[in-house]
Amino acid sequence: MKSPVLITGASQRLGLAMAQNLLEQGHHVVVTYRTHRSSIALLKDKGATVIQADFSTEAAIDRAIDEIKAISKTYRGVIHNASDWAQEKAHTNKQGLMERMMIIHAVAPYRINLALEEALCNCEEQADIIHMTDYVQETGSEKHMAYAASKAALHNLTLSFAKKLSPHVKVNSVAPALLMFNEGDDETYRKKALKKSLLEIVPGAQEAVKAMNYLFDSDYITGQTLHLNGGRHLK
Ligand SMILES: NC(=O)C1=CN([C@@H]2O[C@H](COP(=O)(O)OP(=O)(O)OC[C@H]3O[C@@H](n4cnc5c(N)ncnc54)[C@H](OP(=O)(O)O)[C@@H]3O)[C@@H](O)[C@H]2O)C=CC1
Ligand SMILES: Nc1nc2c(c(=O)[nH]1)N=C([C@H](O)[C@@H](O)CO)CN2
Repeated sequence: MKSPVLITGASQRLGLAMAQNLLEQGHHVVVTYRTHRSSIALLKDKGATVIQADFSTEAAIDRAIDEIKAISKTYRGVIHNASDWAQEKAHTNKQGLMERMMIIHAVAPYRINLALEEALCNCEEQADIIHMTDYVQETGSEKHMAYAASKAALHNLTLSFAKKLSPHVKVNSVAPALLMFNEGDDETYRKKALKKSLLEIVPGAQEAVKAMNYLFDSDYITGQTLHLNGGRHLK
């Protein structure tokens, strides 16, 4: 069996779309999910290996690493997609908020990458790590400060792991801006959000799928950021 690709937080939206696409290409896919949804059963029916994992505690990350390592001695790729887009105004405990953002977006990817270093370097072909960061990794965010800081930390890990795991493993960030709305986004929010980019569209999950495949197919991109932001940085 081919070395698997691990995608974290793949029960919905971008992670689910990337997992489905890799399965359609014939990859062996390992996904983690926190909340069980019908999508997980669908992925399992298509041949994915599924792991329940909440990355908010050290013990849970330990358990997830043990399960991930037990599945295969080699890995073709790891996509750190799991994420909690938390706002400061929704959390009175700011210490807890920063700690939670950092453990999900930085500690878990850091520990999983270190645990899979040998598995990635021993893959029969060049391997990839993709960190799903965010446009705000470079700009910050007034409303999502701890979230933005943790995504900046994740991007910095891209640079460190690109150096540490070369030449056998390529490591890159994918930094989206608005790719998909959330169910609760009202018409006013949607109209305002569309105007934030030059292209004024919300492309959907397939934009992340295209970025993933571009990086997987590349021979010469590492330590980089693929910005998927519709020209927002020029507005
Ligand atoms: N969608 C967009 O427009 C943008 C996305 N991004 C980034 O792209 C990635 C994918 O985005 P999107 O699909 O919208 O992400 P989601 O908001 O749908 O989150 C992805 C998954 O992360 C999981 N998750 C949340 N908290 C935890 C936790 N403590 N432990 C384990 N899993 C957890 C959730 O699992 P469950 O549902 O099973 O509980 C969820 O399904 C994310 O990293 C995001 O930050 C960046 C900018 C824009
Ligand atoms: N985990 C998530 N992170 C982010 C999401 C999301 O839905 N889940 N959404 C965004 C927004 O689209 C933002 O980019 C709009 O400016 C950011 N991060």
